[in-house]
Amino acid sequence: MSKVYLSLGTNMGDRLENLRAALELLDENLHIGKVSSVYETEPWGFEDQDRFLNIAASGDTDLSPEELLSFTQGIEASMKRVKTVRYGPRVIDVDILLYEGVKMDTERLTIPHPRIRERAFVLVPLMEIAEDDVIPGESISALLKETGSEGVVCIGEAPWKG
Ligand SMILES: Nc1ncnc2c1ncn2[C@@H]1O[C@H](COP(=O)(O)OP(=O)(O)OP(=O)(O)O)[C@@H](O)[C@H]1O
Ligand SMILES: Nc1nc2c(c(=O)[nH]1)N=C(CO)CN2
Repeated sequence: MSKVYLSLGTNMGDRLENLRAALELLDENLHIGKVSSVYETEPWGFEDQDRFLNIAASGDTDLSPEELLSFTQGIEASMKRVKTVRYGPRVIDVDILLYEGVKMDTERLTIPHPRIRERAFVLVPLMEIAEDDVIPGESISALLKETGSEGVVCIGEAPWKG
């Protein structure tokens, strides 16, 4: 089993339900461990869209990195994610942030996620469930000093964790 960290985001429809449903589907192949609080976040990369809800989650998996990507993309497809403009609105987005012991950069898959260092909407939830040095060669708190964390607001514990 390998430890992985994911970022989930949604800004269309019933956002909380989208996150809950995605986690339930992920649990089939990823033994979900920790799940962060839910954060309401200003859109990054394409500003003319609704605010997102974001969480980070950890899990253990026997899937290879490529199998895990196919699995997460299958979940996005099953939740009727429709591609719009880059960084645009979506029902659900599941990004693979980290995969234990893996550093790779292929056409399909880059791990650690290539934009993990510049996204407070990823770093703030991740910091809640992981060690500060979880990103190889980086400190989450130091990265957040660069990105700032304005526009990332905790709205509470995931309601389904009750
Ligand atoms: N670590 C990763 N996690 C998820 N997808 C990845 C990763 N590395 C590369 N990709 C590739 O990124 C492609 C685009 O993914 P997607 O359409 O979700 O981009 P996006 O979410 O809009 O932007 P971003 O990747 O910056 O979050 C996917 O088809 C996938 O092959
Ligand atoms: N706040 C926020 N902004 C985004 C998000 C996201 O999950 N949250 N996902 C994106 C797709 O890469 C682009 N922009």
